[in-house]
Amino acid sequence: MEKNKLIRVEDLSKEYKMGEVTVNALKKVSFDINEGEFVVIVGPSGSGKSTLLNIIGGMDTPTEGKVFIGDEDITKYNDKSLTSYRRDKVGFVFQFYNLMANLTAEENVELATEICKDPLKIAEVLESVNLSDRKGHFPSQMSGGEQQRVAIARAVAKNPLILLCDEPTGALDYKTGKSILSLLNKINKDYKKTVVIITHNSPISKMGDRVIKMRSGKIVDNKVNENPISPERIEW
Ligand SMILES: Nc1ncnc2c1ncn2[C@@H]1O[C@H](COP(=O)(O)OP(=O)(O)OP(=O)(O)O)[C@@H](O)[C@H]1O
Repeated sequence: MEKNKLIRVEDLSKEYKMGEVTVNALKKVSFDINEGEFVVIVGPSGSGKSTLLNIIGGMDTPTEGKVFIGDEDITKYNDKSLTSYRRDKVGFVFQFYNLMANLTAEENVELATEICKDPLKIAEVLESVNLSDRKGHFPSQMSGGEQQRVAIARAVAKNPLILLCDEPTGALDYKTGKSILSLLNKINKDYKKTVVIITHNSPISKMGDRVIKMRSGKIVDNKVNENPISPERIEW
């Protein structure tokens, strides 16, 4: 059965000009992602992963190339359309959580849902990330893993089309990192969200339905993984 393509990246290039120096962060990158896939983009530091994720998420624009989300080429969007795209279609999870320090867990999630079109019920999402009993806590009163759960709840509660995660376990210890990966797996299955994770940690790629390898701004491998392994069974 033909799967529905959700993201199509076509000949995407990004140059950063810094005085005399030009950095080619992405060099004609092309790939597709299907709806509902759990995708791991893996590559060493500086290979262009964050640049790619930021362009797919509408936070940066390419020098050349196209990014289709469904039928729409978001590289053609003006600022206003890009803002709506980021608000309604994309959930972000960052390495350092980026929570508002003066808001509780519940308020952090609430704030994100206030600006989007079709949010999910906050209480249900907090329950699904196992944080119902922590909803009144401030970020400073929670562990790194708990803060990342809030950040995931915040991204999911927006009911986005795509969940983009930039090194989501990068600031966490081994065991907590695994529990966060399991949670992202659960979100992918339970909410049927397309999840894209970028990481330099190659064993994590074993959990992906699709694994895209990057090196020096290029895709060097793009494979469907017929037998994804649950994060609990991955060692690194
Ligand atoms: N705003 C910027 N201005 C100039 N150069 C940049 C900028 N952002 C990224 N780069 C450069 O582009 C290249 C790709 O960077 P990018 O952050 O996308 O890689 P990465 O694979 O995400 O690395 P890391 O895992 O270390 O975050 C690097 O050489 C980086 O120095």
